[in-house]
Parts: sequence; structure tokens; C-alpha cells
Amino acid sequence: MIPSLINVLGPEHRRAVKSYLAWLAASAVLEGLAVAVLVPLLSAVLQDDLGSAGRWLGVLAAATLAASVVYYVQGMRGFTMALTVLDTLHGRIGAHVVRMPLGWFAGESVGRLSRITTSGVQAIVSSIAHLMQPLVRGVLAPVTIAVVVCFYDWRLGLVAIIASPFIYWCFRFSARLLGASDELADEAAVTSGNRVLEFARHQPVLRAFGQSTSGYAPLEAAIENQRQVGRKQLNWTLGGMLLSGTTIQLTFTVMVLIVVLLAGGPQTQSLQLVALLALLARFIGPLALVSELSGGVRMARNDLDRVQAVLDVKPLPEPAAPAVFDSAQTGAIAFENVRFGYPQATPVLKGVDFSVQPGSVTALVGRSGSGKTTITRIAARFHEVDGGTVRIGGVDVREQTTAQLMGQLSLVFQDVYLFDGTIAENVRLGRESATDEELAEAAQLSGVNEIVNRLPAGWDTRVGEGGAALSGGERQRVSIARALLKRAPIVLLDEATAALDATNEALVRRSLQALSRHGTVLVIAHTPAMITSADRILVLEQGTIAASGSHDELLVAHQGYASMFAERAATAGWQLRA
Ligand SMILES: Nc1ncnc2c1ncn2[C@@H]1O[C@H](COP(=O)(O)OP(=O)(O)OP(=O)(O)O)[C@@H](O)[C@H]1O
Repeated sequence: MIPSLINVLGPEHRRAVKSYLAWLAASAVLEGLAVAVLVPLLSAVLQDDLGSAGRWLGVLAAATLAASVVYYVQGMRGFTMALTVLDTLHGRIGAHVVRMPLGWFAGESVGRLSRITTSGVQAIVSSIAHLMQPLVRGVLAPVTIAVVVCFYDWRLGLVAIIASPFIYWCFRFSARLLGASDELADEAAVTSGNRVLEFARHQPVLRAFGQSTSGYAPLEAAIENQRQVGRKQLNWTLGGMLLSGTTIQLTFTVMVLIVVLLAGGPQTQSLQLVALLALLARFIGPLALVSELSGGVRMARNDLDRVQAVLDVKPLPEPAAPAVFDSAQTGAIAFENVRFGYPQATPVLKGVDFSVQPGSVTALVGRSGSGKTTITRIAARFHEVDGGTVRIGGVDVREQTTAQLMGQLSLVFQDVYLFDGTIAENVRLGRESATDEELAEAAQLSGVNEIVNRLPAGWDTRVGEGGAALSGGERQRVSIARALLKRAPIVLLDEATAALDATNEALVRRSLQALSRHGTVLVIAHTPAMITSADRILVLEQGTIAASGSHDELLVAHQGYASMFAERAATAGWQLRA
């Protein structure tokens, strides 16, 4: 566990960890010595050697005092170490998360991250605060006693020395069993945690399809799996503890037998034997505790490994120096033979080539699943491309710092997330320094002023977690107002399909015009009105740009576009005229 702990904390904490361990070791050895001194003390008393007994009493007092002082220091150090670990782990994970590729946050990763930063870090901290001390004491105090016992009777010492590797092996074996079952249990807990969230968040859909009353099969399967894994963990843990416990008891029994045999011998006094027996009890007691604690420490090591796995996710490589931009290219987007596929999935983009002129409005259209969202994610460098180049503002995104790239982009996606604050705070996220006039203008263009005027608390209305207190269309308006306020040279907009009624749709188009006054807009367009309001349309088919041009040009030149548009127009109640 210690190498894992140092790895996760970073080399700057190596000294502190080692010094804490040294204090722990000193405390355990002193405790062992203080107990071991009892045997010569009792021997001296029995032999009426009061001078010698006095000296041993002095040694006992000194060892007890030293053990108490060192115990206090190690306790304080342990407390400080636990706080340092808590701070450092949260700090390091936080600092790393903001540098990780945005694409990492899809899927189950977020549930795992949440578990690691809460219960995982807590388990590590509590194992340092509560397990390390008894564990080190449980190992070193018996070792010290075993060494001292050797001086009194080599046979007892020999049993202790021969038994030690067996005891050690049993501890390791049972800790491994527990560690392996903990891995399974963690995996099962992450899965059921995610399924519970899914079950709670998507109640409307589940109820509509009868999945709520008759049971939601994925959640039930996840809970059943967790139950089975829990049972397996219990069996493995008990098996491991039984094995360690039996080995310890056997060792103790053999030692007691030897003491009993010694009792028949001529030179050994009975009181000395009693002292030896007491010493043996102190030898075995801590070892039994170690057997219980080693499983907990192994689980903490698993947690440390999980933290390390997050820290090992490669951050986006940042260029050594910030990129230099040509101002004539501000707002330009270019994809050059871009190829990309999600991990363990078939390629989505198979050589995408297009360029978007600064200040223009370009619509990206294509069948569902054709890769439109992927293109916008790649433009914002959520993922690294497998081949080709993406240029934003005329410069390869890999040559820009994250701040430079993000400074040029406003993202208005369908799944708009608002933070649990007021409407004003959420809009101001676009640009903290915006004046009240600018805020009012953005609100007017995006239609946020209509929401603000309607709600009793106005700008101070709290939107709830994720913006739950607003409708889908209203959330997208807030998100557009943010983008308007940010005035980034490029806006990547995914037109909401489900959330827009006629009013919202008109507002989005009006905002689009306002956004295009400040920069370039690349919009994933679904509705006929949005498609036709673009200067240029890119048609995405089978991982490449199959055609591009104005709406009128494409209607004539590209059969696929014409039929797709006809379908959407029919859905929207439009009529196409020749
Ligand atoms: N995180 C992901 N991991 C694996 N595959 C993904 C991931 N996101 C998208 N895909 C797959 O990539 C393909 C393109 O998805 P994308 O969301 O870009 O399509 P789209 O054209 O935007 O679709 P829609 O119009 O339905 O939103 C789809 O086959 C999808 O299943």
C-alpha cells in the first residue's frame, strides 16, 4: 500500500510518509520492548536479586515512557497525514480532471469518478487514520517479542521464526482474496449506482413504457449481481480469516506446548514460565488483529489504484508555447481528411473535408447517427482525431492551448446543463464582466427576457440542478444567451429537436442571426427553417461530406439531400414547390 500511496500523493510527500512510518515502527518496537522487559524483571524478583530487579524496573519505566511519547507523536502525525492525504487527493484529482479530454466524461466514467472521489478517498483516509497504526504495531510488536523470546529460549524463538513466513503467507493470501472480491464489488456498485441514477432520472420514459411498475430489468440485474458479488465477498473474506486465524492458533498452541515441556525442566522457574506465556499471548494477540486489518488495507490499496487509474488518464497534450493566430482567419473552421472512431467502435468519420468561412452560417445535415455531433465534439477537441487535421482560427487545434481553443468557441448543445444558481448567474457564465446593458441585449435576442419577465423572482429565479426548473426550450434559450454574451468567434450549435415549439424556433433563428453578426456559426440543423436559413449546407453521409452548397443548389444536385429535406419538410408541415 505504501508505494501506491506515495505514487498517488506524488514524490513531494515521500519524506512525510516515510517519516510517519518510522514513528509508527518506533512506537511498535518500544511497545514490544516494554512488554518483553517483564521476563528479566520477574526473573530478578524470583531470584531475590533486588539490584537487578530495580535496574529492570528502571528500564521498564523508561521504555513505557518512551513508548507513550512516541505513541503520542505517531498519533498526531497520523492525524496530519490523513488530512494531507484528503487534501492532496482531492486537489490532484480536481487538477487532473480539468485537463482530461472532454470525451472521457461520457458513459460510466462520471459515476466511477464520483465514487472514487467520495467513498474511495474516504476509505483511503480512514485506513491511514485507523488501520496503519494497529497494523504496523500488530506486525512489529510480535517481531520484537519473538526476538526477545529467542534470548530466553531458542526453541520458542525457532517456532516463531519458522511460523512467521506461514503467517505472512496466510495474511497475504487472505488479503488477496479480499482485494479480488473488492474489485468485483466495486464494479458491481458502480454499475448499480449508474442504473439507479438512470432509473430515477428517466422515470417519465420508463413509466410510459411500463418499465416502472413491472420492474426495470437492467436495475434489477445490477442489484442481483451486486447481491451475488456481496455473498462471494463474504465467503472469500471468511475463508481468508479462517485460514489466518487457524495458522496463528496453531503457532500459539505449539509455543504453549514448548512452555509446558519447559516447565518439567530443572532450570526454569514457574513465574518465569508464566511471564513467557503472557509474552506469547502478546505475540499472538496483535497478529490476530493484523489478519483482520490486512483485508481493509488491501481494499484501501484497491481504492488507491483506482485513484491512480484516474490520474493516469492522459491529459490533452498542451503545446509548449501558445499558438500565434492570423487575425484574418479568426472564426475559420477547417477539417482536413479527418478520421475518427470512438474506442472499440466502428469509425464514424472516414475522411471529412470541409472549411467554413469566418462570419458565415453553415448547417450540418445528415441522417441520425451519421456523425454530426461527433464533428462538433472533434472541433472542440473533446477527442483526439485518428488522422487528419482540425484547424480552428487557422491553427491546428493540437497547437493551441485549451484556453486558446475554448476562448474561440461557444457551445450550445441539445443537452443543455444549467448550474444550480439563478438565471442571471447562468447567463453571466458567458462573460462575467458583461455590463447590465449587454446582459439585457443577450436576454432580449435569445428570448430569456420573456422567461425573466414571467417568473416572479425574475433574474434571481433559481433554475435547480441541471436547470430542472426550466423547460427544455427555456434551457436552450439561456444557453444561447450565454453564447451571445461570450461573443466567441465561433458558435457550435446543436439545434434542439424535441424542445422547440414555433415560438422557441423563431427565437433560436433570431439568435442565430445575432450570433452570426459576431462570428461564424456551425449549426447541426434539423428543422427546414434552420436548414434554409444557413448560407451553406454540408451533407454528411457515410462518414464523409457527400455534398455542400446552398439549399437550392443541393435540392437539384444531391438526391440524398432532396429526399431527406422532403421528409423533414413533410414532418414540419411544409410544402415544397417546384
Ligand atoms: N461516446 C460514444 N461512444 C461510442 N460510440 C458513440 C459515442 N457517441 C456517438 N457514438 C456513435 O457514433 C455515431 C455518430 O454519432 P453522432 O452522435 O455523432 O451522430 P449524429 O449524426 O449527431 O446523430 P443524431 O442526429 O441522432 O444526434 C453513432 O453511430 C453513435 O452510436
